[in-house]
Formats: sequence, structure tokens, C-alpha cells
Amino acid sequence: MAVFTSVSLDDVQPWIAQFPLGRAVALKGIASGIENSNFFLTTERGEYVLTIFENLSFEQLPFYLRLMEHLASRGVLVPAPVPNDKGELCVPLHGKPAAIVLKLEGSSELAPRPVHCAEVGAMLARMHLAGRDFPLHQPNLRGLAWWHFAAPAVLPHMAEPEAALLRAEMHFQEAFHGSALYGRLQQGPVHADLFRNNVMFDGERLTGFFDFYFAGCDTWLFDVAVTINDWCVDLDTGVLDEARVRAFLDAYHAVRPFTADEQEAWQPMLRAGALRFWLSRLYDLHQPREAEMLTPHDPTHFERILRERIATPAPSLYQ
Ligand SMILES: Nc1ncnc2c1ncn2[C@@H]1O[C@H](COP(=O)(O)OP(=O)(O)OP(=O)(O)O)[C@@H](O)[C@H]1O
Ligand SMILES: N[C@@H](CCO)C(=O)O
Repeated sequence: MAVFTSVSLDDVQPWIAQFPLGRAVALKGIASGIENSNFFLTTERGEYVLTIFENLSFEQLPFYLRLMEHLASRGVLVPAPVPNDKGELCVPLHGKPAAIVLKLEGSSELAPRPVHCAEVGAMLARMHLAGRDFPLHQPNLRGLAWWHFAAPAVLPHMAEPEAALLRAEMHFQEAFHGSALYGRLQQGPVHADLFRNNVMFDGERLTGFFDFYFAGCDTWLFDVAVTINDWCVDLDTGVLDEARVRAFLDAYHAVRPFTADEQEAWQPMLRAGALRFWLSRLYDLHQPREAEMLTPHDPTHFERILRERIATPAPSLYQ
């Protein structure tokens, strides 16, 4: 259950008057999700999702909500936030920031085939291109600076072979992030958490990306690595599935061609994508915050993926 702040239809009725949505007809808490309180909201005008943000502040939210608005207005399939009568996307509800976004059709595809990976790859490339003129800037808050903060917090909890791997990978990634090659990679707004549970499909048709609350400005290639590390892996071994990888990369490349620099940076970046989630899962396991981490995600999954990305040459980004 992931409704941390309870809201009734009666609570919502006066509040929703500021949105051009008519009266609220139904409100139903959404069980999945571990960060925020989410509700399916039906109004006289249609179907929406109401989110009450449990951890993000009013100052942090414009970046995410304006990015979704920007992308949606350029035809990228993401849920458009609904502005109130003052043009605001985020307004208090029970003292916490809240927003209404369009409800996407469909459901998550948790056993993706190449056809699904191609859809995700093409839409991710469109998203990267559409974000180029987004005017707001926020760094990826789970980037290298956060890794420097999180690693010392988790290392005392780790056994030596794993601790040694973490220390070695941190050194490797510091050098990579400081390299001239890294400095030449294209950057912009990225989703940074585009896992299978953050994309909707209606059959084989992608209907949207959602959960933008880890988005930030980073290299496009990092976003590709994070996404491939989830969509194209065998979940038991962490090994990349060739057919899914090829379908994803070819579809991305057809929209936004990869560069030679990106090819050179690809293997270190796949490792960076694995390290990011190994670290955050370790951190959430050892330093749980209140009101979240109902079921902590398994860090060893990403440790396995990291070891695998170090040991196995990366596939070609393009042919
Ligand atoms: N725009 C949307 N359209 C349709 N369903 C949505 C939408 N946004 C969220 N949902 C539904 O709500 C669920 C929880 O949303 P979300 O993943 O954003 O929650 P969260 O608390 O931020 O979680 P987490 O960080 O665990 O992914 C999703 O699994 C999805 O079923
Ligand atoms: N996608 C993250 C959870 C936070 O959205 C993980 O699998 O660790």
C-alpha cells in the first residue's frame, strides 16, 4: 500500500474547483509506488492521476512538472500536468505539494520483447531531442556527487569483496567522469529511472513514460545505459539479451544517431548505470527513510549487473 496521505472525495471537491476539470466523480488510491501518494481521479472531464508528493518540496517540483509539460507539448508520450486557474502545476493539498496529470492508457510490460524495447528506444531518443530547448536546469540528483555522499554511508555495512568492488568502481567512474571523452558527450534533461514499471503499453503500443521524479540534466548516454540495464537484461543473471539490445539501440539510433564518442564511452556508461542503482539500493537498505521502502529493492541484482558489465564487452551502439 502506498497511500501515505489519505484523501477523500469530499476533501478533493473544493480543492479541484481551481482546475478546469469539472467536479470529481471518483477517487481511488493506487497501491503500487513507494515514493508518493497516488490516486486515480475521475472527473466530469476525464481520467487523471493525482499525486501528493511525500518527499519533494514546492521548490523542487517545477523542474519535473515543467519538463513533463514541455515534452508532452512536443509530442513525446508523457502525462501532461494540468495547470490550475493561475497556471500553477503544483498546489498544496493537506499541506503537501500535489499535482494532477493525465492518466495514461494501458499497463506496464514486465516481460518485454524486442518489439517493446524498440518502442522504448525510439521514444527515449525523441524525448532527448525534445528536451534540448527546455529552459530549466537541475543536475541529476543521483549523479556522481550523490555517489560520493552515499558510498561512505554504505561501505561500513558491506563485506570486503563487495566493498572492494564498490571502491574500485568509484575510482574508475571518477576518472571516467573527469575525462575529455566524458566532457564531449551530449547532455540534456534525462529521465534517469526509465525502468519497466515506469512505462505504459497498450499491447505492443507504447502509451507513455511516467514517474519523472528522478529526472535531471545528465548525458543522454547515461539515460540509455540505465534504460538498457533494466529493459534488456535477463533478470536472473544480469546478462544483456542480444535481440532486445539490438532492437532498442537500432530504434534509438534511427531517431537520434549515436556518435563515435558515445560508442567509446558506452562500456563505462553501462557500468555507471549499474553502479547508480547498486548504490541507491544499498543506501535505501541501510539508511531507510520513514514512510517509504516498504519492500526495499534487492541491491545484489545491480551488483551482479555491474560485475557482468565489467567482465563482458559492451554491444555496438550502431552497426
Ligand atoms: N500518469 C499515469 N497514468 C496512469 N497510471 C499512472 C500514472 N502515474 C502513475 N500511475 C500508476 O501509479 C503507480 C505508482 O506511480 P509511480 O511509480 O509514479 O509512484 P511512486 O510512488 O513515485 O513510485 P516509485 O518511485 O516506486 O516508482 C504506477 O505503477 C502506475 O500504475
Ligand atoms: N527504479 C529504482 C527504484 C526507484 O524508482 C530501482 O529499481 O532501484
